[in-house]
Amino acid sequence: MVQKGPRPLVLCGPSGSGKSTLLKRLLKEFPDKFGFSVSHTTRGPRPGETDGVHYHFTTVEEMKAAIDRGEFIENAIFSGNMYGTSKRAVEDVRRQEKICILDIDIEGVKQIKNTDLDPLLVFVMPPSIKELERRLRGRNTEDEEALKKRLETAKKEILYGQEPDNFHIVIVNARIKEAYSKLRDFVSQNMVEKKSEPEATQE
Ligand SMILES: Nc1ncnc2c1ncn2[C@@H]1O[C@H](COP(=O)(O)OP(=O)(O)OP(=O)(O)O)[C@@H](O)[C@H]1O
Repeated sequence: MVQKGPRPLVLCGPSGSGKSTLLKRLLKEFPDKFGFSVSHTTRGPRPGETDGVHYHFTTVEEMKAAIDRGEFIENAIFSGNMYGTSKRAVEDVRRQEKICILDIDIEGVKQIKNTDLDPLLVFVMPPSIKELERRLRGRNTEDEEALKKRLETAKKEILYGQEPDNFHIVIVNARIKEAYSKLRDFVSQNMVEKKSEPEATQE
């Protein structure tokens, strides 16, 4: 399958690095231009999260069966829960002729690199592990054990994120305003239409 339309935008980075905050800003500023690919997860909803909007909440059995049927582009286990992007979720956004934003982890990034989606890959990282911990504690969505797990994972993710060629851009989210402005500039400079066939240019 050769994809037509704009390249999807992947936001990857440690839990608490600010991916959701950044993508919410993009969606708010350009509601007609971007659409969010709604992932599946087997974790329970956090307060304020709606099924079908923030995630498709599902069970391990259902998700495994759908993966076996080939319905997922990528999937990964994070902090003991399954997460994944279905082909349908990306298709739904493309049908609206919007740029699809995917919020996925490093395992997902590795898998998506093997598809023909040709996404723009953005790594979002915190200014320090200490600040990441402060933000995660401030968000108050994880218990102590989950928080520790996320911080340990974050250290490995940051190493991968900083390796050359793994991402097109690394954005350090120190101040949200500056991080957002970097993302916005990067997207506007790189969002070129991907055609199904190269067009012959004639002088
Ligand atoms: N630049 C910033 N300065 C201070 N706080 C921030 C900044 N960016 C995000 N935050 C806060 O840090 C917390 C984590 O951010 P957010 O939920 O966007 O992270 P995330 O990467 O989407 O995490 P997860 O992968 O767990 O969903 C939130 O409470 C958010 O308001």
